[in-house]
Amino acid sequence: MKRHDPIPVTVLTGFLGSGKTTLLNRLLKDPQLTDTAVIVNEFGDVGIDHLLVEQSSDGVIELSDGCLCCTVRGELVDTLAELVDRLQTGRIERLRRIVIETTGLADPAPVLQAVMGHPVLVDSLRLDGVITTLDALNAIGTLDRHEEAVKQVAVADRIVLTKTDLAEDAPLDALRARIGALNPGAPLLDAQEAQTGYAALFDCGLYDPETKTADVQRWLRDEAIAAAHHHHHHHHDVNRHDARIRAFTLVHDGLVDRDAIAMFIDLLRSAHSERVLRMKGIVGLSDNPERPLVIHGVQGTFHPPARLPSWPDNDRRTRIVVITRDLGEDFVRDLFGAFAGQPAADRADRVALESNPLVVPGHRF
Ligand SMILES: Nc1nc2c(ncn2[C@@H]2O[C@H](COP(=O)(O)OP(=O)(O)OP(=O)(O)O)[C@@H](O)[C@H]2O)c(=O)[nH]1
Repeated sequence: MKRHDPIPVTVLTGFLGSGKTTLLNRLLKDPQLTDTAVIVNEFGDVGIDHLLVEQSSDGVIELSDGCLCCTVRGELVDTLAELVDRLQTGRIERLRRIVIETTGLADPAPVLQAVMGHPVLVDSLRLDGVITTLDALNAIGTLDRHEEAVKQVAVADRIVLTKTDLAEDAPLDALRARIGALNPGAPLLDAQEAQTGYAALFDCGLYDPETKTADVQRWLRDEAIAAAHHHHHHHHDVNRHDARIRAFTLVHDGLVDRDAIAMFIDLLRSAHSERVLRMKGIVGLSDNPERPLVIHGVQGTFHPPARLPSWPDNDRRTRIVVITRDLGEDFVRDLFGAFAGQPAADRADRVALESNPLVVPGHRF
């Protein structure tokens, strides 16, 4: 990788004791994860294998296998900036990837914002993906009790079920269905299976500066979301935390004006940033239809939109995956329709929406 290419960052999250460290220790044995820096929020009882032993004064440890490990003592952005600085000043020779393991209780959003939203780091880092671990034994109770656990699942690009070896009698089908309803786009993997390794969890498919391509299918997974949507039934007994989450895809056949899409994003960002947990998509623009725009945001923080050199495949539709909490799908659809130039659905609230899109007429939970 050339020095100026952004370093892919993977965020590993999951509830307390859900198996993040265990999974990471296994993953780090893969040669493809050499030259990876691992950032852990804290030292728990179980640490990264080779990391607990020593701790250098500045918190960064160089390991014999080429990995770097650091703990976050202060702000995560300072640790990230330090790593970037080391690379740029040649104090680290190679840094292919950063993995951040969040604390179990953490809301992953601030971590994602630190990666995507920092004015200086934004040129040096890119979010590759969010991996969320979920303990098959306790997940249902955890999701019932802890809203942050639901959010960790909702923002994930990959979800890994752990401890399935211990979960013989656990209602795994119910759990899988529940996860699928919260986040139908994220592949659900089993930590016990050999295939749950590097290839399945990393390089989630967004624009890769090395190959100059984007694997949009792998990244957006919009078809999985559409399929889930199709079969979606509104269960009245759905858990109150789950009921706040919505995952859907905005699809548009025509081209979109560049300013209009910028305004759409700005509006969502300014008025509803907390409610838009995740938004990612590929947009066909009228100013240069051959070069689509990639947008990628987490709770109001967006990567600088990037233009791809070309469409990755024959599907030239604009597709935007949106995951919201407490923000109705119809509202986002109507807003997008208004900016993309789609005729709004003929609903009673249409006039209100068009006259003032900041009003939230379709705000249904
Ligand atoms: N049987 C079994 N045990 C597991 C599995 N994954 C993790 N464990 C055990 O579960 C416990 C917690 O795992 P950790 O990897 O420390 O979990 P964590 O998410 O990093 O925990 P915190 O950092 O405290 O939030 C440890 O005792 C692990 O050995 C699994 O797939 N199967």
